[in-house]
Amino acid sequence: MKKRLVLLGSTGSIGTQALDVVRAHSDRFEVVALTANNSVDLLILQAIEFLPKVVVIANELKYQKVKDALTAMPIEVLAGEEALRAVATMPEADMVLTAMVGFSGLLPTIDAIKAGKHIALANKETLVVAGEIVTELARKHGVKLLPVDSEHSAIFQCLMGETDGVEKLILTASGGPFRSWKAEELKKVTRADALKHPNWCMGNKITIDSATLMNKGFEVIEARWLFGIEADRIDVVVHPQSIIHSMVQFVDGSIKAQLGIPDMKLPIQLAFAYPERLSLGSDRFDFFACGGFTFEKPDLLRFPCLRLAYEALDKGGNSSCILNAANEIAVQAFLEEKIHFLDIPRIVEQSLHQIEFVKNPSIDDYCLTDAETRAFALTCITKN
Ligand SMILES: NC(=O)C1=CN([C@@H]2O[C@H](COP(=O)(O)OP(=O)(O)OC[C@H]3O[C@@H](n4cnc5c(N)ncnc54)[C@H](OP(=O)(O)O)[C@@H]3O)[C@@H](O)[C@H]2O)C=CC1
Ligand SMILES: CC(=O)[C@@H](O)[C@H](O)COP(=O)(O)O
Ligand SMILES: [Mn+2]
Repeated sequence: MKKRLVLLGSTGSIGTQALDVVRAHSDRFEVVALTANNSVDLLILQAIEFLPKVVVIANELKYQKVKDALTAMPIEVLAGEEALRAVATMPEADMVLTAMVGFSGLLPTIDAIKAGKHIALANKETLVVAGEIVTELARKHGVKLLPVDSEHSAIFQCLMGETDGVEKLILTASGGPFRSWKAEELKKVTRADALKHPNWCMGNKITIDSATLMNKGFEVIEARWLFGIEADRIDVVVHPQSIIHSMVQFVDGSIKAQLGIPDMKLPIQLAFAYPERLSLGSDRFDFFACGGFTFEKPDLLRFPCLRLAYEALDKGGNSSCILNAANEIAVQAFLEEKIHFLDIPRIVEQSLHQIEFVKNPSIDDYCLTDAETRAFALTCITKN
């Protein structure tokens, strides 16, 4: 029987690559729901090709265009946030891919877990904001949280077969486009510079997060909750080639690594097919052509976002939620060229100081913290 998938965020970088995987393994997977925020034309094309039971366009203003285009098809068309949450729990689904961006992924993921759906987790912000609650919910409902993020998939693969005796996790980081830029030069970063990731082609938000190293900070938090390892046993090593996707060091000093050319289809299809491995027709890594691997320490002075993420994780409570919300607002403002690159960590740090600390937040508390932080971070932008 085919595995039935809900793809939340099917029009994005992860979503479209997930559909490549489905296309390549149509004997194994079928799509029962597709969702997008605004990308109407692509959503319609995807619906016509994959014939899901339901499509959801989150932006209700765009509903009619999708409805009109699919009127002759046996596809239900829905709109809005509630509809998006509803498809995350649909009885016809076995697994939900969370490929929406930012805080918007949190509530649908929680709904899906409560409905017993296995999760292919791309939306790392879910665990950044509420990792403790979400992983506990998954445990309680017997739901698998299968990592799609390349580093976490690498660690997951290193732990396939043995999970005991882990000394530490070693997350690799590309270092982003500004790895070798001097502090002074970072003052002159443009939007276009920051959107040029050296190794990965991804959505705009995560590409900026990679440039500030906030992405790596988020990944430390994500790893802490996914693998149940404290932050002092999660290291970050800059590896500019992005061939080693991450590593696990065991108590006898042995280090396991997962390697391969940068291609998100691998972690996506592993999450879909787990515990099986399926064929993937992309290029293979060539040891003789690669020109060598290098490693560096991350520079927390030039890239304070990584420090801020470690500090937020250490402080606990709603701190990582504040970190995420402030970052979302600051990154959006940077993309709109309203603030400078170096304003991103400044706004995040100011928000962490300003927003009230909540020691044991509920999901409702996280929603409040998210809204309060966004409002505060916006004032930091207008004052700029
Ligand atoms: N891209 C990558 O290689 C990797 C991504 N990730 C994570 O995966 C997630 C997705 O990233 P990526 O694919 O790059 O992002 P994209 O921006 O490319 O795609 C985001 C998707 O989510 C939809 N979306 C965005 N905001 C909302 C919203 N408020 N409500 C409903 N739908 C929404 C978008 O719809 P629309 O097209 O209509 O805007 C789009 O389908 C992120 O959390 C990212 O950190 C993790 C590792 C690697
Ligand atoms: C593909 C993926 O998983 C991204 O999160 C990637 O890791 C970004 O690279 P860096 O954050 O290391 O630049
Ligand atoms: Mn990653």
